[in-house]
Amino acid sequence: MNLQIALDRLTEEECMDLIQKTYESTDWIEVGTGVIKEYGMNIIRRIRKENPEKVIVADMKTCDAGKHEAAQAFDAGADITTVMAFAADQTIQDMLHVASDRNKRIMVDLLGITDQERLKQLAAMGVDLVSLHFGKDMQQSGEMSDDLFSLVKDLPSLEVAVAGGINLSSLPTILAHKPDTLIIGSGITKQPDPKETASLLKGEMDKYEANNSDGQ
Ligand SMILES: O=C(CO)[C@H](O)[C@H](O)COP(=O)(O)O
Repeated sequence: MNLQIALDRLTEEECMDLIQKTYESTDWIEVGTGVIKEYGMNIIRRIRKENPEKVIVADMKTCDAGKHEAAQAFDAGADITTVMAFAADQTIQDMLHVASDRNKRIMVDLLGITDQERLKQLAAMGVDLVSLHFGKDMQQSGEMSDDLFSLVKDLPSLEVAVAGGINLSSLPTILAHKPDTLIIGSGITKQPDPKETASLLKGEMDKYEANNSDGQ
């Protein structure tokens, strides 16, 4: 189970500082959408250069011009780039082609998707990585519900990430659904001690996995 730190609403130097502080506990580094809007591809290039071993997710949240935006993210050094599930099939297929040509990956962000039919269409297109997403603004008036996970039920070809206000107290509920990747932003980056918090989160994830392994 991967811990993906989401770097959102931060300056470039805060991003670099948080990456270093949480380095040992994180598996994937997400360059958040707002950070990309502020600093462009240059911040992805810098993170790649300074962290050659890490998986970098560019949260481009592409919704059109998929070929171009996927190439932008991969050329800058990202391993994975995101596209919105509501984007046209053509956009998603173009991005899958660009990714496959470079041995990279596309993560499809399910924000706003409520019908499992779209998930079946995505799987049929060859999508293999999706993120269940309870949005930042939705978090102002509620918390992620267990129902979100029903979207990916009985779709074993999909690797599942989950995002949206996850923190130490909500962690056990999320772990019970056995996602492949937990995407955590403010639950680490806005805490008084991000290093310690990331370490506690990763420790709980590892403990859960060890206690719930099927022995394979
Ligand atoms: O994609 C995002 C916002 O659109 C965030 O990266 C994601 O929601 C994780 O951040 P947080 O844990 O603070 O909700």
